[in-house]
Amino acid sequence: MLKIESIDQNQFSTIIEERTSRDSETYEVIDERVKNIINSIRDRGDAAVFDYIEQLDGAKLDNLFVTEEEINQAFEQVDDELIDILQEARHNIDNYHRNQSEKSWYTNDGPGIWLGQQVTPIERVGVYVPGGKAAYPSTVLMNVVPAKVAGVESITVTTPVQADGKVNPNTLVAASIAGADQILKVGGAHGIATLAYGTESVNKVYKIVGPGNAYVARAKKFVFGDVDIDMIAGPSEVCVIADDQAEPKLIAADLLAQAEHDELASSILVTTSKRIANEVQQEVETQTKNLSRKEILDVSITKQGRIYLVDDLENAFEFVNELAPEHLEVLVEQPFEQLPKIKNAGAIFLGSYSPEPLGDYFAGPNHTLPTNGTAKFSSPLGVYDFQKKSSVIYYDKQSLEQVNQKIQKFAEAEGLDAHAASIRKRFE
Ligand SMILES: NC(=O)c1ccc[n+]([C@@H]2O[C@H](COP(=O)([O-])OP(=O)(O)OC[C@H]3O[C@@H](n4cnc5c(N)ncnc54)[C@H](O)[C@@H]3O)[C@@H](O)[C@H]2O)c1
Ligand SMILES: N[C@H](CO)Cc1c[nH]c[nH+]1
Ligand SMILES: [Zn+2]
Repeated sequence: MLKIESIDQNQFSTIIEERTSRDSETYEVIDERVKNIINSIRDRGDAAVFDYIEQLDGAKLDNLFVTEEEINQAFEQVDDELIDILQEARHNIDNYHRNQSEKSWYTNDGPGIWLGQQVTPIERVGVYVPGGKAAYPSTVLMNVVPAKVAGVESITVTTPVQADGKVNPNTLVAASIAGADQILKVGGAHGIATLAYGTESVNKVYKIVGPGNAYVARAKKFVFGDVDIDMIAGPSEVCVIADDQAEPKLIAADLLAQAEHDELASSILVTTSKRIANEVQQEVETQTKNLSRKEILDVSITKQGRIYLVDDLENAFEFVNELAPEHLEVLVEQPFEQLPKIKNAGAIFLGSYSPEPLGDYFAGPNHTLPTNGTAKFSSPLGVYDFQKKSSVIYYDKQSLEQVNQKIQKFAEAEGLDAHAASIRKRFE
């Protein structure tokens, strides 16, 4: 049963603290395991990767890469209508992300001085695609397409292999449509370690992106620094703000859509209406009965699901800004007018006809988003995650001569006379 709680401003921070604090003991066992996996792949390379695949995924492989033939077979297995939909979604994602591309710029700061910033793509990127409990072709598109738009030269997708040695055909078709350069059959922490450190058969990458379970997330945390990562994406979250005009049936459907991801997913309704609260509670009960992932829904709705009743919309937005949800649906009259009130949310869905799954699959914006309150300081995955910048500096002789004494003085103040000499020697 989805619980209803009436809350006031004084309770906001305590409620949110409780919701977002992580139980560090839960990670102790996972962390030890993940560190062992990373260390043995660093020590033993391919041999260790094959061992973990056999032990954890139940497959005996002699090649870590998906072959061209396997990709062709996948295209035969996947129905044509889905292939067309994947292509259209790829197009929408590509179109949206093109607006994010950062460009190099140069300024002529006086005669003989050019300053600028050169933007270059990261050369080699790894994309983790989850594939344990379910396959996520949408996640393939969301992670590979922005990397392509950024101009990344080599994109390696890695995803768990099934016990029969194959990879889910939908994932393979999506990877091919998105333009991945190679696909590895390595899931979990072993997939992350393989990408981060490389082996005899796999080239290491410079950055790893993509969501996954706790083994994947903790492995990303441990390899960060040796490679870059995008973020640690936790369990999915949706928060709906609704006034008295919203439709309880639709609110319930949207809460259940995120709750079905896994037992840890979180679905929250913040409303000003007691009637809406009661009707949504009832609707969630009714609709759950007709859904296939009933067991997951029962756990996530009971444990993390909540309906919070607040006094007015001002309070609703204040609570939501503190919560900083991954997805925020604004189901109130005049949703556009509320937009300036939203400071912290990964993705904002306005009005009754912009449900969250529209963003998961099709509209174009990325579905890899900051979770667990991190939308307070981070952004959706985007083209900018695959680009980096170099400063560019040019002074001619005359321009340097004009500032020569100042730089020498500055360097001497730091006690760095070799720095001062580097400038001085040009004018001796
Ligand atoms: N944020 C997003 O955009 C987004 C998108 C899709 C999926 N997800 C989330 O990603 C997660 C996917 O999880 P999943 O488990 O289905 O797939 P996964 O691919 O993340 O994990 C499966 C891998 O974990 C390994 N593993 C499982 N148990 C292990 C153990 N005890 N020790 C070591 N390794 C182990 C398996 O060998 C397998 O290779 C879900 O929580 C889902 O909600 C998030
Ligand atoms: N809602 C998930 C996290 O944003 C993404 C997803 C993939 N497939 C369906 N949903
Ligand atoms: Zn989803």
